[in-house]
Amino acid sequence: MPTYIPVDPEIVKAVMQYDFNHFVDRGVYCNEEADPLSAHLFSLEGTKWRNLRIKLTPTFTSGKMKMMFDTLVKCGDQLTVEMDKTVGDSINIKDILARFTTDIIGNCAFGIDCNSLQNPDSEFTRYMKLFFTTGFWENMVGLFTFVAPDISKKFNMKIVNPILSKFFMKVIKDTVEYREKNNIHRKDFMHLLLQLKNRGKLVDDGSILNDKDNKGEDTALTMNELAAQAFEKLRQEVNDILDKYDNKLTYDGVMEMHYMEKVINETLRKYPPLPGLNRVCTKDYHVPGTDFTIEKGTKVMIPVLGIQRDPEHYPDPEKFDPERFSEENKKTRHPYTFLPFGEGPRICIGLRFGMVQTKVGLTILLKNYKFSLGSKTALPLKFDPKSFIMTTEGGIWLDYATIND
Ligand code: HEM
Repeated sequence: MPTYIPVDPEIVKAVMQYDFNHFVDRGVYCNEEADPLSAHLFSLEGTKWRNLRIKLTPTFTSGKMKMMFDTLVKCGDQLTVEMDKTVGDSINIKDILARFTTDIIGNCAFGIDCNSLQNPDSEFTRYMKLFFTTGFWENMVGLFTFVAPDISKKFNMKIVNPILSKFFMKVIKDTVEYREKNNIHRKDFMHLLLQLKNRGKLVDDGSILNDKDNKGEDTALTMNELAAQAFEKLRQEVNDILDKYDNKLTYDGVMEMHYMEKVINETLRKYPPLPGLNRVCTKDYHVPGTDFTIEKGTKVMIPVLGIQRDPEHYPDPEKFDPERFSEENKKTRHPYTFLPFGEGPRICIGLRFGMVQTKVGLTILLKNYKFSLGSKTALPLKFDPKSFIMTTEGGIWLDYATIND
């Protein structure tokens, strides 16, 4: 299968931004009739994608993030309750942060207080786990639908496990019915989507979202890098800003955590959850400055991990150095050498939400605990070669104690 892999950031920019109308689609399988949950913003194509993107964009503004902030903090409080139970011991930070993320998805997307932190076996948590687990069969189906989307569509192949499909469709149907019948207003995405459904727009009282986001993996990887390095500087920033806001975790305070932003960006540089980004050429495209034409139907893969670890853009690329993201240093690089959220009109719609969620998680951990790398963590970290998301094999274990011990 011929695939075009641009490595020059200027050509990457042309594909993702300037000449986006030649590369609108991702070429990810989607079948609205036979497999309704496969038809989400990430996989939709052409006009259907554009119309949904326009509708959903207003649900992700900073105002809407502010509205949901208290819910994130509430999930954070549960995180400390759970962490306190095993304090003094070693913890698989990847596992507990995945549960923290599940609670956030449950609360903010579905309005369900699933409390997977305290109850890892709740029904919602079990289905979420299943959603994020890909075995041999899922990988084979995924590969087949990627290589041959047209044949897959003809045979009405399903990439979403029918049990999962049934569960989530029922959760959504029941939630919608309950809220409409009882006139319930909650500060979550479900409420915003209901407004869109019933009024066609958002009202200032302040789905199909589907991203196998990385379940707190970025926060876990940050914790792993930090265990060896920039911990104290970051903790100082967290404490200073909490002091400024009367020891309260606020949206405005989180927005002022600039060193934390550098730390998260450096983590996303070394470990972009999507190490490659797909596009399909939808109209013949002449690559600027060359005599090469990409033909319609050709797959394009933007090698994010390769670009972000290229010593030409990031000298000594294995070194974890948050200062690479100082305003001064950022100016020395081409902007398309940093693509953890993608770029152009198909950039991650949840970028703001993902950053705020990661910042809330890190703030709570740094405010309350001190960490060191646990002996059970297998180094160097190994990544699962079968997963299209960059995810570690095995846990990330940290030893921890409360800050006052
Ligand atoms: C740190 C967390 C996250 C990272 C690193 C991330 C990364 C990405 C990347 C790389 C893409 C593809 C962009 C492209 O092809 O140019 C993407 C798309 C997307 N993300 Fe995220 N994401 C994160 C969190 C979230 C969250 C929290 C949500 C939802 C609340 C979300 C929803 C989506 C959707 C719907 C798309 C498809 C957008 C479209 O095609 O129009 N993401 N994300």
